[in-house]
Amino acid sequence: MLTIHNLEKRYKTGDRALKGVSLTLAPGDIVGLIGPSGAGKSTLIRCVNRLVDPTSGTIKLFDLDLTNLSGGDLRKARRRIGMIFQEYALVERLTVMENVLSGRLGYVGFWQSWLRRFPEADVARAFALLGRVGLTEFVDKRADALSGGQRQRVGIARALAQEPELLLVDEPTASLDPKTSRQVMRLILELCAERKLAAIVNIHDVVLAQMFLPRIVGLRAGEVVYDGPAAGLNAEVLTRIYGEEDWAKTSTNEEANDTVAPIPIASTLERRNAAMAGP
Ligand SMILES: Nc1ncnc2c1ncn2[C@@H]1O[C@H](COP(=O)(O)OP(=O)(O)OP(=O)(O)O)[C@@H](O)[C@H]1O
Repeated sequence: MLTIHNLEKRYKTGDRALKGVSLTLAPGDIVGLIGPSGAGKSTLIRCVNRLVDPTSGTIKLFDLDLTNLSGGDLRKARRRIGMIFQEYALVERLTVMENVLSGRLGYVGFWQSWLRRFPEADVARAFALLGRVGLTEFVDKRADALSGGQRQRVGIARALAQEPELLLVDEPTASLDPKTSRQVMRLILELCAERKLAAIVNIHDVVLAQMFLPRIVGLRAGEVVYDGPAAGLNAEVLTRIYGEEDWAKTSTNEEANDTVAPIPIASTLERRNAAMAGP
């Protein structure tokens, strides 16, 4: 459903952020995008919804070539792609409900959206989504009154209000504590499975990625250096993606290393199942 072929991005500064990236997602595929800072993860995600214009290459959503769209055609195509952001990107002074309804802005006319008059069906959909993400009692609260985890749930509900075919998720847990991070990842995965949604999840936390994401794409210096199962992320592959490091160590304290367990570099189906079943 998403076919990225030979994608190049060179910024005006001369930075070559993407060097011939190719990637294919089938409906329902969920991909964890990992790689060191500056590898091009955000650039790749932003090229897909055209927040960044690629220099060359193609990005196809089913048969639609996203790379050549502009104006109204691009706006229409963007409805099909939901985005979840690290810093939530909510309108702080608006209520939770208004924020979720803003996911419908691509569907309503200018005056309707200016007057914030949304069709009943949109409001009903927003209520249902807020129920699904566990925020029913917060619908009338202002976004700035919520915790980070609750804000991210609003961000998720807003993205789904668009009824997208593809989700782009940009470091969804980077501003959250470890427990909330797991809850948010679990929620995103469950919602994707319920809707057979494909997703690309840009994520820095390799252990969290292994826990939840079945397929991992590793980017390094603008190139795909790994595309395979999370279980294949062994020390050799991690070195290919991030460079030399002792991947078995969990502490900088040499003495402590004798007693601590190695980091779980090889994910198992059991571990993912356990993560999905957790609190
Ligand atoms: N707007 C921009 N103008 C110029 N260069 C940019 C711009 N955005 C990103 N870059 C450069 O492109 C390269 C890839 O950056 P990008 O932000 O996509 O990497 P990343 O993997 O998402 O990094 P991080 O994990 O730190 O967010 C880097 O060299 C970066 O400096």
